[in-house]
Amino acid sequence: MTSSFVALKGLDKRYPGHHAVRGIDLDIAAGEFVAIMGPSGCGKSTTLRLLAGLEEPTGGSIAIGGRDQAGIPAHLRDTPMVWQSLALFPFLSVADNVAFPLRMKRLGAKERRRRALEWLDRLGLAGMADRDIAQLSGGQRQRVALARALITQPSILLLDEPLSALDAHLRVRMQTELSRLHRQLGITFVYVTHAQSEAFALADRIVIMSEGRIRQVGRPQDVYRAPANPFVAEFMGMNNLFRGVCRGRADDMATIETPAGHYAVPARRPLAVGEPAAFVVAADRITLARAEDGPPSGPAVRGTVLGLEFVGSTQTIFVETEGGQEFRVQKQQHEIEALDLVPGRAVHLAWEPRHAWLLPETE
Ligand SMILES: Nc1ncnc2c1ncn2[C@@H]1O[C@H](COP(=O)(O)OP(=O)(O)OP(=O)(O)O)[C@@H](O)[C@H]1O
Repeated sequence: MTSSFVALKGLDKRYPGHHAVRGIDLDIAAGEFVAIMGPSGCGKSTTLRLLAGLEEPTGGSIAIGGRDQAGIPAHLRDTPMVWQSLALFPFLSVADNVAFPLRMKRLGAKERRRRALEWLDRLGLAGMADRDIAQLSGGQRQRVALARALITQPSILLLDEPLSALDAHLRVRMQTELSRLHRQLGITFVYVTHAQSEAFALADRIVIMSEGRIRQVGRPQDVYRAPANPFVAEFMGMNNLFRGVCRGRADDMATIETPAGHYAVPARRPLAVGEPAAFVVAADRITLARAEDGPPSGPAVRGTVLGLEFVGSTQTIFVETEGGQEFRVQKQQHEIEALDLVPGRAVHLAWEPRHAWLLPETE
């Protein structure tokens, strides 16, 4: 069991007319990098704002380092936050922006300046101390915001979509920077993001929220390969979801009847005949063959290519089955070259039964 540095217990937030966070429990270890993801409006930012003390919970508790945070105002917490709009002061120099939190702590001007220069240096902004904020690029401003958040040497840093205003190239560079900072400082990062790629690149664990609730917490690869429920499976994308009813059990396999056919699925949890069941097959686990070459061995579905989407060297192929279900298949360009896939072509989709993942929850 990980010892928890941040402990949310039954944390709840109701706004007039909206229940934004619905009794969530979450433990975060010291030094962990946790990313919170979920669709727009699911309560990610509210959770972060509750941690920062910018919102009061309407129920439950937050403890950080064993200390209950109830009643501690934001400026007295050890929880600085960096967000997309940065909230830098345009009328202060770069160094004064960075040193601002120390002024709040009543440190002398000399010491404030010394520490601000040190942090600017650490973040690759040496020599920019006396510039105006307006003279900086987006990436440089982001570093100023990080330096300002870190200058008080907090034990936790909260980040709300910090990179979403940056262009793609800069975003990747700042990701590397954040990862390096996290390693060097050894402090806890809680990071809210829409971008799966950021969460996967950075986080030790991912928290997936929907409608104010946590739907799954796990390492990125586990959430990706072993989603807990249909919501997470679809949110992660690139999963083909089947819903049906268990019609048979033998050894460690279950037979699931779905609108697309009957399929054998490893029964990784107790599942009785007649019980509803859902499983996924990841898009990159499916093989494709031309229909004229005959059905492959193992579970297979016949369908028609609807379209193709290129992402670098990877292609996503959309296939509609005769039963009207849409499949996604993900392949490397070189794997499918010989198939000459064009919209309208009849294909067989197949997968190994062991790659079907029975979802622990059906809703
Ligand atoms: N001050 C408020 N008063 C009323 N409702 C609010 C308030 N702040 C947030 N909400 C609502 O609470 C819900 C959760 O908001 P939150 O900002 O936490 O979502 P989010 O998951 O961060 O979304 P996004 O990804 O769009 O930023 C939303 O439906 C939002 O409209």
